[in-house]
Amino acid sequence: MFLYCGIACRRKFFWCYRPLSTYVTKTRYLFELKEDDDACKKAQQTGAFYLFHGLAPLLQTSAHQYLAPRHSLLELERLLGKFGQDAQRIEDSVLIGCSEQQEAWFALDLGLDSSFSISASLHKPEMETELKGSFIELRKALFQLNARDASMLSTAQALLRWHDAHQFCSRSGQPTKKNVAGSKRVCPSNNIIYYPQMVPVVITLVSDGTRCLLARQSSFPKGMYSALAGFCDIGESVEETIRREVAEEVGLEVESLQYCASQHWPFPSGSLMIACHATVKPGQTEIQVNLRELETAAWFSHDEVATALKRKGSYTQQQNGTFPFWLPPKLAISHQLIKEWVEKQTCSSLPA
Ligand SMILES: NC(=O)c1ccc[n+]([C@@H]2O[C@H](COP(=O)([O-])OP(=O)(O)OC[C@H]3O[C@@H](n4cnc5c(N)ncnc54)[C@H](O)[C@@H]3O)[C@@H](O)[C@H]2O)c1
Ligand SMILES: [Mg+2]
Repeated sequence: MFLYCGIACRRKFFWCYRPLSTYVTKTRYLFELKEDDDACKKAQQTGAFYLFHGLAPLLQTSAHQYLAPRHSLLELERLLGKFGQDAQRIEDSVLIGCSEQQEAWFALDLGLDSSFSISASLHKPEMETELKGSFIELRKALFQLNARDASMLSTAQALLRWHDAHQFCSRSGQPTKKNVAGSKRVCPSNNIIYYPQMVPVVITLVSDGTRCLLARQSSFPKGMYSALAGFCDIGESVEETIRREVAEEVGLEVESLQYCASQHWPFPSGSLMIACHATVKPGQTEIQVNLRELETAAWFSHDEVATALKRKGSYTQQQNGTFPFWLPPKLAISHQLIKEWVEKQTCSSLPA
């Protein structure tokens, strides 16, 4: 598809007939599908569907990795027919992306009760046999997926969960209606529009110049430490949340901040993780752990962290009864944040 754009040059405005990049074309196509119900319905005909059951994605195993299979509309209609479900159920699906060739991708949960089927949760084992896969909790599978599938399934799960939780208007109590793409829900009685939301969360790696501060919650797997995380309170800036969370959790005052990266995180119900580095004054490093939030927190040297980054997650208890110190896996933004700190420390310690 060729689209053309107007470009302003220094002296005059003229039309420049250059084809848009694949990325821009894809983005505009997705925008159209979100805005135009008929276009989105048409895209379902040639699209592909990721399947879920009770928010657990359908996965197949291949060489110690999970793969997320996609199904065509025809395959999906056949499956629903076989299990006595109305094909109208496909109207519950949500748009989650598209390929560079503009094959639209959707996600559908076969296990959540819907207006088109109230006995949807039946037949799970039979469906798994038919689909040659298993519906596996995303929390268990996330780290054994490739980056693309992990990102698609995280988006899909967060969107499906949001729709499931926003079936009714919080003002009128009437059922809300989703658009075909699932980018919004509208209350027909008062026209209030509800848009899917993410909760902002900061994740901060505090350093005193030579060491970094890592912490554990009792719910973490044994031996795993991570950077400090916390939900933004209403009305706060990212800088204010970081300052408050570090003070609340470990009793330290942050001196400076540097943005690192961000990531959508599907837990607990769809967060935008904003990762930053922070420093404290060298003389002010005494940790006072808030035990209502954390099990423990400690300073770690560059070498300790660099060694732990190479270690794969291990729950195996050592002979002395402790668990080896390890860090979150690559896919988690905390891993990226910690890795960046290690690399920066390595560079700054190289001779000039
Ligand atoms: N992707 C990563 O690398 C990574 C690493 C660490 C933590 N995390 C995520 O960060 C999130 C926040 O970390 P935390 O648990 O330390 O937060 P936190 O320190 O703010 O403490 C959690 C508490 O905050 C309260 N809270 C306030 N607003 C909330 C909201 N919108 N939703 C839920 N609870 C809310 C609750 O009382 C909850 O028990 C976790 O859910 C975790 O999944 C992600
Ligand atoms: Mg926290």
